[in-house]
Amino acid sequence: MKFTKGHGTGNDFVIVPDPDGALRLTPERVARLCDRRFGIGADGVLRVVRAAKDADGAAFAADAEWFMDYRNSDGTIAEMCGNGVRVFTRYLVSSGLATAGPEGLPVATRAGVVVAVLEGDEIRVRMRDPRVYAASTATVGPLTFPGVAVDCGNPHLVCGVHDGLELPSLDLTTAPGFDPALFTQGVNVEFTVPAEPLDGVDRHVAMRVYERGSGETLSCGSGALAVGAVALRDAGRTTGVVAVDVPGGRLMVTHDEDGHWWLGGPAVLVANGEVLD
Ligand SMILES: N[C@@H](CCC[C@H](N)C(=O)O)C(=O)O
Repeated sequence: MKFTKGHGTGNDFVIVPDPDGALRLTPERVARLCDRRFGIGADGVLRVVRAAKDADGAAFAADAEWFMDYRNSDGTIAEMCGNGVRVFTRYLVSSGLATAGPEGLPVATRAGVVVAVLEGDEIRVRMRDPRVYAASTATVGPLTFPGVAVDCGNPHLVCGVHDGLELPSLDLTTAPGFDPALFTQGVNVEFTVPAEPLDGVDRHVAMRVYERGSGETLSCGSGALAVGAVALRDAGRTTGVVAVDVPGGRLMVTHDEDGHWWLGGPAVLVANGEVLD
């Protein structure tokens, strides 16, 4: 099995081309590929398959040729991966499987079709609109953090870190506690603090994330989108740009005048290889 390794702000993926949907990708196989000691190592797997050739992708085949079949490193399936879409697009274009014109390249995901636009080293994706919908809390050890639930196609809980606590001081080696009645399918939990004002953006925040199915990662695109949506809401703004600093770099979230939500940042391919088992 051929693979490519890539990342978006340190959120890393094993990319597996399977254009005609011939591959049997079991949860065990995904977990083995993502194992950083016994496999290649990654936060998740991106299976590159024609939408028409995949059971979940087929519904979108009229609008997008390619379907991003995303799996978390524990083998579970997720509806959306914002960094994944950006790296997936980089792979499609670099490998010659697709071209992206100025109007962008549609990519099908389990959360619907998104549109990716190439801008040099960066890829911007017009994402599904985030929906901020409920108050909740997360716990980290003895600490409780008030937060806001955000649906980005996949579930997020955005928590502000207050009371003089520093973001790096949080122990995210184990999963934060959350309300299972609200998040029946689990949740990705983002912790945020305001960052220094930055030229050219309306809000600047820093975030760490504990991802459902993958643990703490260096970045989460859909998480940054959720954080950006909450930051603009809290600022009383209907449009604007939010810079979201993650441990692996910086993502930009924009809500534009046309009502579209964009996620931008670098998307990098680092290696090609072949899996031997
Ligand atoms: N890292 C991703 C999100 C991947 C899916 C997530 N762990 C989930 O289970 O919902 C991103 O960049 O959005």
